[in-house]
Parts: sequence; structure tokens; C-alpha cells
Amino acid sequence: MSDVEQQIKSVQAAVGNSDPWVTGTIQVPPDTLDLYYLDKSSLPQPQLLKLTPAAAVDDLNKLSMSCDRATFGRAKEELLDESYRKAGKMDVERFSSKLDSNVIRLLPGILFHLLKGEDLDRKVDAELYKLNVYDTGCFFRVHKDTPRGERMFGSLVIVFPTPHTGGQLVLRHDDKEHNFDSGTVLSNSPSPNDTIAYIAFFSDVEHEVLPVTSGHRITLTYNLYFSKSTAQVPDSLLVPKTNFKLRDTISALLDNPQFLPKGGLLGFALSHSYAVKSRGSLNGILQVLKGEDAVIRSACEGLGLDLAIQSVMGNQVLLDYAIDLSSYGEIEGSLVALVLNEGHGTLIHPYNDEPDWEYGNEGDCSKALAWIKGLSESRAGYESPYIAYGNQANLGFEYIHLTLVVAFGPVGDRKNWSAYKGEELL
Ligand SMILES: O=C(O)CCC(=O)C(=O)O
Ligand SMILES: [Fe+2]
Repeated sequence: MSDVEQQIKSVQAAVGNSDPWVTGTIQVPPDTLDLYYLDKSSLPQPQLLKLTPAAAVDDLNKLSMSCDRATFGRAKEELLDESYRKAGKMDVERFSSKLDSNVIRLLPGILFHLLKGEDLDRKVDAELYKLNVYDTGCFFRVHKDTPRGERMFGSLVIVFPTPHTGGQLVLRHDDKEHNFDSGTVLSNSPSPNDTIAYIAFFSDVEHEVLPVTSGHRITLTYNLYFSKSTAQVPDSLLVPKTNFKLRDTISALLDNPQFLPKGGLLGFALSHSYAVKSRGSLNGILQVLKGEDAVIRSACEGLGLDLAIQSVMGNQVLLDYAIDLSSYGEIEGSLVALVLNEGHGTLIHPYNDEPDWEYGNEGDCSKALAWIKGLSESRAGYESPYIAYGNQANLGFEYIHLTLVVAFGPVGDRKNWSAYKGEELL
């Protein structure tokens, strides 16, 4: 193996692989478990229910009866189908939870292990979405939470300590899986009367709620956003914000004069998928990277390199916008030619190979790219043209797989990324 190959392997090994979810329990002031809600009588009456392990089964059933049947989204449709999702839901206008006014105080403790790098210092908004009641036999099959905009990065579920068995939340991402059994975790907690369980995860993580086998699993769900406000959050002390190993291995690779002496690109296929509008620009995504993706951004920014988020088509072309495949139909090859003929996209070729001019036009350039994390088979190109199953109908944003492309200049001037134009087709 050459020096360069060895150094690329070292960069690859330094890319982190932390979980895209956190789960746990938190003790809360007991009165924050109070829930006020409007029942379903013809003149709705306010009710107070303490969502504790001691809550009377009749009262929990009454809450359950006051809920509507929960729907879910398939593509652009909102559906009620109890073979896919069986649960009660209450919209935010019909209830008030004391915990909700406290949730902002709980967030830093919860998100500490989820957010990485500079994201740890960002202000996060938590938007209450629904109260859900899963009583015996309720479940929610595999889905992803519907993206509500570029800045939404995750979902938070709070589970009250009302007794329940079953109803585990199973989360899956790449080859990882996590099963969170809130009923068991809560009943085994040291202070079960005033402890809640939480699960926070990046919204593109696939998840399902297994059937509840007894009792009532009652939850609040939140959408998590990176705040637009620039209010400074105090620096979290003693938290390493940079993956120094990653920064140093990239630096060593670029210091090697054998590696792309005229300059070139590094490609990191992102671990998460991101919500974009079709044909929408990808510029804003750089600011909303999640988890390990944000760590890669920090390391490369720290080296003064140029960063861009691109979509990769057929491993041959980089695009700085999301293309709407449904408006083209047909096969990928012809799409590459079409996009290039329209004057979009940058041709790329592997760093250790010659450009492939199959689709090139006179005057085109092809840039050499070394994949640090390549697009795996299942991730090549785009996710399905629409979200098959969401917790709400498609709101115009779709999750797609993207690549962080890092540009660097010639040996001795690696920060001068704009000096690298690529190989030209004459
Ligand atoms: O209750 C849970 O743990 C998850 C619920 C869920 O996935 C949803 O409401 O979208
Ligand atoms: Fe969900």
C-alpha cells in the first residue's frame, strides 16, 4: 500500500461513529407531571390528571377516550390506518402540560450526548407537537419523522411514568439498532414517582413503536430545530469540540506532496440524510449538519479548506442543488448527460485514475476526488423520490443523501483551493 493510500486509511479510521440517538431518564419536580386537558363531552370540560405511576386506570382510560385516532403520512396524504399506526393523539390546543414549560431546561442535559462539535453551543428550539396515548395493543410501525424544514434536526419523545409494558421504541440507522424499553426503565428507576424517560434522535433515523402489552404509554413528542436566533449559549466547558485525530490525519494527507500535487477534492458521504426542497439550493445544509457530520465540518474548517454540500449523481457529477428525479424519469446515465448539457454540475474522477470523459463537453473540467467515506450502494444518489412513511404527510421537504466536498489547492498552498481547476477536456 502506498503512503497516500495508508494516509487515506488513517483519515477514514478517524471519522467518528457515535450513535444518532440518546435515551435515558430524568427526575423532574413532581408537579410537572400534571396534565390539564379538555375531555370529549359535548361541552368539553377541563380535566386534571397526574401522570404518575399511581394514576388510576379509569382516569388514564378517560384520557385515552378523549384522544383522536392518530394518523400518519404516506407521501402527500394523511392517513388513518390502524394496521400501520394505532395510537391516540391529542393536538396541542387541547392540553397543557407543566412539563412542557420546563422542557427547555431539560434540553441541555438531553442533547449533550447527541449534538457534537460546535452544535453543542447552539440554541435549540423544541416545538411541542402532540400528546400520544398508546394503550394496550397500540403501536407505530417503521417510519421516519416528516421533515418540517431545513433547520429541523431531530425529534424528542418524553415518556411519562404511567405503568406500561411493551411499547419499546426501536431505532435503526445504518447497521446500528437500539431498543428502548421505557416501561422497564421507568419502573426500575431509583425514584419512579417523579422520573420521566426521554429519547432524542436525529429525524432521519428510522424508528418504530412495538405493541404495548399492558398499561398506558403516554408521551409528549417534540420537533427539534437549530434556532435562527444568534443568542450565544455559554460555551460548554471541557467538551472536546473537535475530533483532533481527524483534523491531524487530514492535515498529514495534505502535507504529502505525492497526494494530488495540483490540488483536488475530498468526499465525505454524510452519515445522515437532510431535508431539502426539490431543486432547492444545498447552501444552507452546511449550517445544519447533524452529529458526526458536524464533526467532519469542524475538522475541515479548522484546516482552512473550502467546504460545500453537494449531491452526487452516478458517482460522476457533483451538483450544488437537489434535483427532482420525478421530473426526469428514465435512467441515471442519460440524466448525467442532461444535467451537464444544461451547464450544471462538476465532473469528478477518482484521485488515482484518469478522468472519464463519457459525458464531458468541450471546455469541461473534471476534478480529482478522493473518497474518505464513499456513497454505499444503498445511498448512491437519492433516497426514494418521496418519504414512504412519515409521522405526517409530506410537507414539501424531502430527505436526501448528500456529500460534504472539501476542496484544497496545490502542494505548499493547500488552503488556496480556488487555484485547482481540474483536468480540462480540450
Ligand atoms: O412514542 C415514541 O417513542 C415515538 C413516536 C413516534 O415515532 C412519532 O410520534 O412519530
Ligand atoms: Fe416518529
